[in-house]
Amino acid sequence: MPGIVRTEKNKCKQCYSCVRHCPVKAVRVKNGQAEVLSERCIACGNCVKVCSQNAKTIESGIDKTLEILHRKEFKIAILAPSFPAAFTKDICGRIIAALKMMGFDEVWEVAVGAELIGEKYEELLNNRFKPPLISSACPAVVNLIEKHFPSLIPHLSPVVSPMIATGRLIKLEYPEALVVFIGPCVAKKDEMKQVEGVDAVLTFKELEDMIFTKNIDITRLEPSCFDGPLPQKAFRGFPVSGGLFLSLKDPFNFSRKTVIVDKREDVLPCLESIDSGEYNPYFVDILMCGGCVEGPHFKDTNYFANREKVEEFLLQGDKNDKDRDTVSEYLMHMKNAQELDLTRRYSSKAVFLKSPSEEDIRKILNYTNKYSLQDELNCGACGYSSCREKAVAVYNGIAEIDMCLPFLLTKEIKEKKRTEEFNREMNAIIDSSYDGIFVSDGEGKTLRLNRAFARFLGKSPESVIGLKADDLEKSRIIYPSLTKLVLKEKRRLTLIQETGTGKKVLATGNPIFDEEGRVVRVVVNARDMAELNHLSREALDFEKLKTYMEQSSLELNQGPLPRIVSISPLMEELLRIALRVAAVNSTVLILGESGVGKGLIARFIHENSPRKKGPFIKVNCGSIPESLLESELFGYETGAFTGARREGKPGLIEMAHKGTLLLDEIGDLPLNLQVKLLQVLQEKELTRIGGTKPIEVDIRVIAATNKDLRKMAEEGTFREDLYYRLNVVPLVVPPLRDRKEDVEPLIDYFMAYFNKNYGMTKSITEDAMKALVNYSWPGNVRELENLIERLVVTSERNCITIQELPEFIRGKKPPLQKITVEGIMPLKKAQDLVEQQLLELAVKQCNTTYEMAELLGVNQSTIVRKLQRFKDKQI
Ligand SMILES: Nc1ncnc2c1ncn2[C@@H]1O[C@H](COP(=O)(O)OP(=O)(O)OP(=O)(O)O)[C@@H](O)[C@H]1O
Repeated sequence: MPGIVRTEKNKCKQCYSCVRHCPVKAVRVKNGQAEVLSERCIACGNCVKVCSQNAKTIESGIDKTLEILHRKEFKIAILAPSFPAAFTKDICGRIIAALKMMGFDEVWEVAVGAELIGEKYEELLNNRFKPPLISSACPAVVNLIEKHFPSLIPHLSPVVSPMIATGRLIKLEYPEALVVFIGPCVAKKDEMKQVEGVDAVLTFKELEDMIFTKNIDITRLEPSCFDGPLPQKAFRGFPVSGGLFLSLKDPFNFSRKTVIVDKREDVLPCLESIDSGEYNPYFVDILMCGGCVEGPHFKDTNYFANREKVEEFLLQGDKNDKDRDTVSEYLMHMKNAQELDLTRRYSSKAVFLKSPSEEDIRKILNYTNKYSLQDELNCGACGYSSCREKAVAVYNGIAEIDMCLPFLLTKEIKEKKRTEEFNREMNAIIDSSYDGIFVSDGEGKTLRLNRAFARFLGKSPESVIGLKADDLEKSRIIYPSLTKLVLKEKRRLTLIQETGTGKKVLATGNPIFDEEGRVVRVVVNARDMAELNHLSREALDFEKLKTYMEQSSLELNQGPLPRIVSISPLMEELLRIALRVAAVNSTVLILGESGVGKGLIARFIHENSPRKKGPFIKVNCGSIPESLLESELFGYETGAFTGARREGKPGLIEMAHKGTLLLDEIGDLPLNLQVKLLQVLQEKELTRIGGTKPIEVDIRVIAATNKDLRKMAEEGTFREDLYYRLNVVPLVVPPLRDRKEDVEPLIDYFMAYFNKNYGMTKSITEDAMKALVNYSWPGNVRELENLIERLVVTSERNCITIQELPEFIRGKKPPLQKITVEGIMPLKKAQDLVEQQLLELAVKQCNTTYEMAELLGVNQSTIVRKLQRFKDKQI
C-alpha cells in the first residue's frame, strides 16, 4: 500500500532533518534525495512538520471530499474533538455552518465515537485483558506496534478508534451515508485505508483551503450546531493528554498502574521497556503527538493553548446540547444498535533491518575516516544518533555512506585545495603557453585570456575581461571577431585576425557545448603570423639539415664497404695496424691530409671489429652549424628548444650505441662540446639537452682530422685532456704523393666504378695515365676520384686522352694568381686574405660548395667551414 507522505525530489536539500526526526528511520536517502519508505513509515507526519523546504507533502483528502460532495447520497462530516483548538472561538460554530454550505447534510462530533469505545476500554480493563492494555486510538501508535514492535500486538486494544466508531455508527443508521472525517491527524488518512468506517479524511488545514477555494466568507455565516447524538462531556476531552484515561468511570481505580504517554520522544522508550519486560504497567494510554492538538497540520502548535480551547468547549458545550439525544438514548432508539461492531484486529507488518557484522560496520566506518572509537563523533548531522546506527542504515541501503558531515567537510577542504592547485597549475600552463588563448562565454563576453593573447592585443588581460566580442570588434581591438563567428556557426573555425597593435594572428576558435547543445564557451587559440613564418623557416632548415645528416650517416652505415685500393707498402702497414686495433675497443685518432681516406680507414676498423653488427655513425663536426651540433650529438628531450620535435630525439652519440662513432674534423669541435665529449668518453653516459636522466652509451670513438691537434692543444684551441683521451692509438694516413704506386690502381678502380655507375665503357690512354700518376694530387684520393668521374662523364670519346686532362695535370702548372703584397703583415693574416680572395673567385665560378671544393682541391666541409668563418669574422 503506498504511504501517505510524498517527497518532491527537487525541493529536498540534503539537510537530513526528516531522517533526524523520524522516530523509526523510515527515510531512505538516495542520490542525496530523501524519500519515505512506506513499509517502515508509521504515518506520524513528523517529517512533514520538520521539512523546512516543504519537500514533504501529505496525501490530500480534498479531491475525494469534493467527489463525495458531488454525490447525491446522505453526506455527514464528523469533526474531531480537537476542532476548538484549530479554529478561533467565534469561528467554531460557523465551521459547522460552512460545512453544511459546502454540501454536508449533517455534522457530527467524533466525541460520539470516543464515548462508544470508552465503554469498551472499561470492559477490557475490568476484565484484565492481557495487561498491559495499550490504547489503539492513535493510528500512528498502531502502525508503530504492527511494524516495529510486533510482539506487542496482543496487548493492543482490540477496539477501533473514535473516528472509525463514529463512522460505523453513522453507516449502521444510514447505510448509504458517506462519511468524511475532519481532524488534526495525518495518520487518520492511513487508518482510513486499513479499517472500514469512513470514506474520506480531511485535515483542518485542508478544510480551510476548501472553504477558501469555495469563496465562503465564514465570518458572515450564522453559527450552526452539531447534529447527531450528544456525547458526555468527558469524551469531548479525548484529544488532550490522558483524555481516554480520564473518561473512564473510575479512573483512579487504575491510576497507579496507568501510564499516559503523549510525547513523541517517550513513545519509543516506553514500548521498548514493555517489550523487553523491564516495565509492566496495567494500562498504557498512548498518543504519538501531545494529544491530538499538536499534529503536523496544526497551524498553532502551542500545546497548552490548544488544550485550553478544547477544555473550554468541553465545559461550555454547544448551544443545542440540551435538545439532543445522548449517545445511549440514540443507541436505544436504534433498531440494530447491537450490530455495531467496534472491534479491530491487528497483524504483524514488521520489516526489520538486517544486522551487519562488526567487520561490515568497520568497513563502512573506515570509509568515512573512522578508524577508532574517538573518530566516531556521533554528531548526529547525518540524522542518525550515532555513527554506528548510520553504518547499519548504510548497510541496509537506506543511508548513503558520505552523509557524514565531518567527513564531507574534510573531503571538501581537500577538494578545494586540489581545485585551487589545479587552477593555479592551469593558469600557469595557460599563461606560459606560447599560443594566445582567449575564452568567452556563450554570450561572447570575455572570461579570460592569457599573457600571449594580451600581448597580441597590446592590452592588459584585466582591461579586456568582461568586454563583449562585438565591442572588441567594433573598437578594432581584434578584427574580425572569431568568437562571434563561432557563436553564429556553432563549429570550429580558423581565420586570420588583425589586432589593434597591427599584429596578424592565425586563430582557431572552438565552441564548447553544454548537454542541451548550447554553446557555453568559445576558446580561441592564436599564433602570431610573423613568428609562425619565422618558425616554419627555422623548422625547414632544421629538418633539411637533419635529413642530410641522417642520410650521410646511413649511407656509410648501410652501404657496402667501399674497397680500399692500395698496393703501397705504407698503406699495407697502416691497414695491418688498423686490423689489430679493430679487435680492441680503444679510441683511435686518424690523422692525415684532407681526402686521403681517413673515413675509409675508420669504416675499415669498424667492419673488422666485434662491433661490426652495430651502427657506424659518422659526424662531420665541421659541416654542422655550431648551434645545431650539440643537439645533433647529444639529442634533446621534449620541447627543449624551439623547433625541437615534440617527442624528443636521440643524438648521434646515442644512436651509435653498441657501434662506432666517427667524429670527423674533430679539430672543429667547439670547446664547450669538447668538454661534454670528454665526459661521455670517461663516464660512458650522456644527458640529452633538456633532460635530467643520464643515458648509458657503449660506443667506440674514432676521431679524424687533417689538423695538427697537438699544436692546437698547445695553442689552447683544443682541449689538451681530450687530445690525450683521443690520441690513444694514432693512425696516420699517408698522402697520395707519398704512395704514388697507388695512383694507377686507384684510377683503374674509379674508371671501372664510374663506368658501371653511368653505364659507360670509357678507357684511358697510356699518356693520360702517366700524366695522372705523375701529378702531385694536393687534394689526394678525393681529388683523383672527382676528376675521374668528371672525365668519364664529360669525355666525348670512348678513350680519355691526355688532351682531355686539365692543363695543370698535363704538366703545365696552373697559372699563378698574382697576389699583391703591399706591406708586411702577420703571416696568418696574409694567409687569410689569400684564402678569402680565392674563395671569392670560386664563389663566382661555381654553383655549389662541392664544385668549389673540387676547384680549390679541398673537401666540401672545408669550404663550408671557411666560408662560415669569413662570414662570421666579416673579413
Ligand atoms: N684507398 C682507397 N681506395 C678507394 N677509395 C678511396 C681510398 N682512399 C680514399 N678513397 C675515396 O676517396 C674519398 C675520400 O676519402 P675519405 O672521405 O675517407 O677521406 P678523408 O681523409 O676522410 O677526407 P676528409 O679529411 O675530407 O674527411 C672517398 O670517396 C673514399 O671512398
